[in-house]
Order: sequence, then C-alpha cells, then structure tokens
Amino acid sequence: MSLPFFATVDVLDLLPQDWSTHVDRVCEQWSRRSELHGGTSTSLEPLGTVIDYRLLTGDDIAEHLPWLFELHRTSFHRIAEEISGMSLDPDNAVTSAVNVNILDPGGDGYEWHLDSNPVTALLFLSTHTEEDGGRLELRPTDREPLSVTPCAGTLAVFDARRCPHRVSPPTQGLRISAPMNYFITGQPRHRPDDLDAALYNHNDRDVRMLIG
Ligand SMILES: O=C(O)CCC(=O)C(=O)O
Ligand SMILES: [Fe+2]
Repeated sequence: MSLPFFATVDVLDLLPQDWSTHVDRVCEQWSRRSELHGGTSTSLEPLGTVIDYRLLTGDDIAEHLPWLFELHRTSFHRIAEEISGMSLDPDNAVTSAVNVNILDPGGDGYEWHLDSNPVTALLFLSTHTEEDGGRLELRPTDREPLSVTPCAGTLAVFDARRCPHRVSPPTQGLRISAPMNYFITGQPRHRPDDLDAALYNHNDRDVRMLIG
C-alpha cells in the first residue's frame, strides 16, 4: 500500500468556458442517491458502515457532459501517462470509466477504500477551504498521510489501487469531483464482481464497451 506517484495539475484551461454551470445543471437534474457499504471487496470500512452520496455514472456523463467523457480519453489520458510514467489505456466500460461524485454537506462522505484500477485521475469540480471538510485523504504506508483541499480545475493523479483513500465529510458547500479510471497497457484488468453492484446499486454488470 505504497504511493509511487501522486501529482496535481491545473487543467482549468482544458475545460469548456461554461463548465461550472453545465456541471451544476447536470448534477441537479441527473444525479442519483447511492450508498457505500462497508464490507464490499474494495471498501476498508467495517461491515455495517453506510455512507451516503450522489453520483453520475459514465452513461450519464457520456450523454450529458460529453466534454468530460472525451477529456478522460484524450488530454487527461496523456497527463495520467506522463505522471505515472506508464503506458495506460482508458477504462472502456462506459459506466465506470468516468463518474461524478456529489457530496452534500452535513452527512455525505466517501468511504476509505482502494480502487480496483491501478491509476486514477481525479478532477476536482468544486473549490473548498480547509475548514469546509471534503478533503481527499490518502494514507500511503511508506510516507506521511496526504490531505488535499479540493480546488476546481485541478486534476490529481495517483495509484489508488495500492493507497487507501477517502473523502472527509464536507461541512459546507456541495463537493463535486470526477474520478476517472486507467489501466496499465498489456496488464490484465481485474474488476471485482461485486463492485458495480456496490457502486451503482444494480446487479447487471455493465455491458456497454467502447472500442479500443
Ligand atoms: O470523489 C473523490 O474525491 C474520491 C472518490 C474516489 O476515490 C472514487 O470514486 O474512487
Ligand atoms: Fe477511489
């Protein structure tokens, strides 16, 4: 559970001019409530833990925020390769490739967990102060814990499969972020069987795949 790379990059100039109103509108209209449960294969929370949040799946994003879906496959892909120093492939399962997490203050959070994909790029879509909560917290075993205050337009790239991470519950302001999955070229991909059901609260594994 080490952290071989972690970097943040300002990507504001890659977002469309009206990104903020567009994201707000789509979150308002299309997000659904979900729950994270301790005890699932990637969770590090004790059994019985239930954490609320809202999300947009990749299907919602491909349809309503197509520029974000596209950035995952183009500019953000290149940035993730530069930072990780590896040849990567974007996740081509539509539902999980890009998500948007929406945490309402006063109750929502995101559990301690590991991702199943080796490289995660996380785009912050809201800005917070240190007092607002909603911090991305990482606990690598081989260095000091990291705690990142979200700043809209910043992309964080890290090895989320080996480094436990969570979002501390926001106390003020809607916290919005977009996690994006990448895999190492040529290495087998493993997605635990219960993960889609755990994240999207449905049991039918996603079958929409993009070519390439
Ligand atoms: O929303 C965040 O800041 C982190 C979420 C996360 O780690 C994930 O969706 O896997
Ligand atoms: Fe994660």
